[in-house]
Amino acid sequence: MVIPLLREYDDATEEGPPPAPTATGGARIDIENVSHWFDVPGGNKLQALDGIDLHMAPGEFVALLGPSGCGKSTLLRLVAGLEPATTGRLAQDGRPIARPDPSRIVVFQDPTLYPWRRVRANVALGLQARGVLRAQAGRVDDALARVGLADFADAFPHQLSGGMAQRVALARALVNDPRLLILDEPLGKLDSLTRLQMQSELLGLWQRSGFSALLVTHDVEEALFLAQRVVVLSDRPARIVAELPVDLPYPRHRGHPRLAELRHAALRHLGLDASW
Ligand SMILES: Nc1ncnc2c1ncn2[C@@H]1O[C@H](COP(=O)(O)OP(=O)(O)OP(=O)(O)O)[C@@H](O)[C@H]1O
Repeated sequence: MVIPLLREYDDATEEGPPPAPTATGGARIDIENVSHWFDVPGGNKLQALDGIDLHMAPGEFVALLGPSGCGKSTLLRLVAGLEPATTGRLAQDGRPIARPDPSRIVVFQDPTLYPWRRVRANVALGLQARGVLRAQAGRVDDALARVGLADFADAFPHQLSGGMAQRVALARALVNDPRLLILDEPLGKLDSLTRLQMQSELLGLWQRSGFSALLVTHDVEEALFLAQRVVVLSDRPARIVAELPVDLPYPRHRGHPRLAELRHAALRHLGLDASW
């Protein structure tokens, strides 16, 4: 998705390039009483979020689960600074979130790589947009190595598998050294085996890099395998209906009985029968 990069570029041209993010660990995120409405045709309003209160500790991994269309992506967009909340307050490390920032990077379901750019050039996009590529070129190869794609730096996107393309998208995020990684169903289009493998890789990246992570997923097992806390949202307008701390150390065994209990609880809060 190129929107954040373009917005960063606009910011950079107006005020000079923002300082390079530093590896200072994960961001603290405070979402306080956030409600959001959209204008829809006919002069009506559609409420997507209703009084969301969510606080993330630095370096925490939080997953959001909720019915389709309830407002999950909307919440991620507000946290990313892509649009302002109608009411309420969002802050990163105590400072209001007012616009996109390279310290908060979104990874979407679709890796949206530029087909005419080699992998290395796709990963370099964020640095290039901020005018810091020459000074920080080493970060590109470092990010590719971190996702296991050092040998594919000169490949074109059509030469990659779906999992590899999503690894490039992750590298494109990591190159900015984000303090908050915002993950909107990043593994949603992958086949189930690749998805399991990528979950472990994502976990390793989070553990090694120390960023905070806010994940939206429809996959209850994925949320429970990855996150330290799973937040369950209601139907639209999204309200928080449950917060489930996942009190198990990493790496987690997917067959752990506690995960089965938590899965049951999450499905119950989602209004689903968990008897199967
Ligand atoms: N720009 C917009 N203008 C008007 N309505 C919008 C806009 N963006 C989202 N919506 C509406 O807000 C609601 C929440 O959308 P959102 O994409 O946040 O849901 P979601 O939980 O992420 O859905 P899914 O799980 O299916 O991806 C939906 O009813 C959607 O149609």
